[in-house]
Amino acid sequence: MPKPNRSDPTPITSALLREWGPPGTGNGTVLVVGGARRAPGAVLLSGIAALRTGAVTLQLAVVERHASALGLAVPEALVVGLPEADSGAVSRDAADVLADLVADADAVVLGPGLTDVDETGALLEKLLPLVAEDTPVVLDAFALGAIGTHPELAEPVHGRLLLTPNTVEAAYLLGRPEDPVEDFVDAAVEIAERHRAVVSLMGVVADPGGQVWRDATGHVGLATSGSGDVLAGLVGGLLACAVDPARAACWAGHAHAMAGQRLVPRTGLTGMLARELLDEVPLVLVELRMG
Ligand SMILES: NC(=O)C1=CN([C@@H]2O[C@H](COP(=O)(O)OP(=O)(O)OC[C@H]3O[C@@H](n4cnc5c(N)ncnc54)[C@H](O)[C@@H]3O)[C@@H](O)[C@H]2O)[C@@H](O)CC1
Ligand SMILES: Nc1ncnc2c1ncn2[C@@H]1O[C@H](COP(=O)(O)OP(=O)(O)O)[C@@H](O)[C@H]1O
Repeated sequence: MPKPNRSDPTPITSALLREWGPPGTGNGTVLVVGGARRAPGAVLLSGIAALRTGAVTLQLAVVERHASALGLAVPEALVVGLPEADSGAVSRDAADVLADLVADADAVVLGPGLTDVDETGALLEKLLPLVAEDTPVVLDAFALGAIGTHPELAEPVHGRLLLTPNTVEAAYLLGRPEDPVEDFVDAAVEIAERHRAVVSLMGVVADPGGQVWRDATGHVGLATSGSGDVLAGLVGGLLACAVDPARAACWAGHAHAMAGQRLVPRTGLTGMLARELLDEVPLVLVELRMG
């Protein structure tokens, strides 16, 4: 079979995922690091998404002031409090608290609810070298802005890196933040090459070897606040089940889009909440598994 490429992306369909076989469940632990003072809920969305796709243990790390509230909101998770910078951002000093956790996790999701590019960059510089060898890392939100500005920060996790940018973050990853991203396939391929990562951008998945897949299932209802946090968590949960990164990105994007389809009769396209996607995901996975 010819390799998918940028001029002929392979369509991501339920039939393709069934052909690949179900992602299964593992014993995986997912660590989600994010949750600055003004965005504590993003890790909740990512964390529950990771549990919904098969992670067995969930660890959430947010600024200390939000830790106990988050623990009550997500009783399934272990919660770690992080030091906070004066700006309310997660401080670079959080690396000391997270060192053992990143060494033990089966997948790490870094970014949901991070709000400051400089603190995040300094945190990545300290933390990424401590992630266990072979453990996949998903970067989202300001972690993407940080590596867009300083691509070398991600070098310790090259080859096991997965990026889930929105269009603004994609422009940073391309090193051209002032230019709007217009062609998602071209942008995803260039980002994958530049950052040696699997990229999921608006339904397009590209890997660093030049393979490209495209999902047409999504719709504008998914452009809802927190939607990207859910997507990053879905990928993290699949990676914790030892799913190959490109396949994890395809599975996650398709499950996300199908969850959105299921909501339309109840919410329409304009009334969809990111948290509502979470309850649809297991039903979508059951449908995909059962054929
Ligand atoms: N904005 C929203 O509606 C929501 C935001 N959430 C979280 O809130 C945080 C902020 O998200 P926003 O979408 O408001 O962020 P912005 O609109 O300020 O920025 C969008 C992206 O651009 C990049 N960026 C911005 N300024 C940059 C700079 N100076 N240098 C390099 N990169 C830069 C970052 O990658 C950032 O994620 C994220 O961590 C996100 O996960 C979520 O909690 C859900 C709701
Ligand atoms: N208009 C759209 N059409 C199709 N899919 C979309 C649309 N908007 C968002 N999505 C899907 O939702 C995902 C997350 O949306 P995004 O805007 O990147 O979230 P966030 O800004 O929260 O990071 C995208 O990667 C894509 O899969």
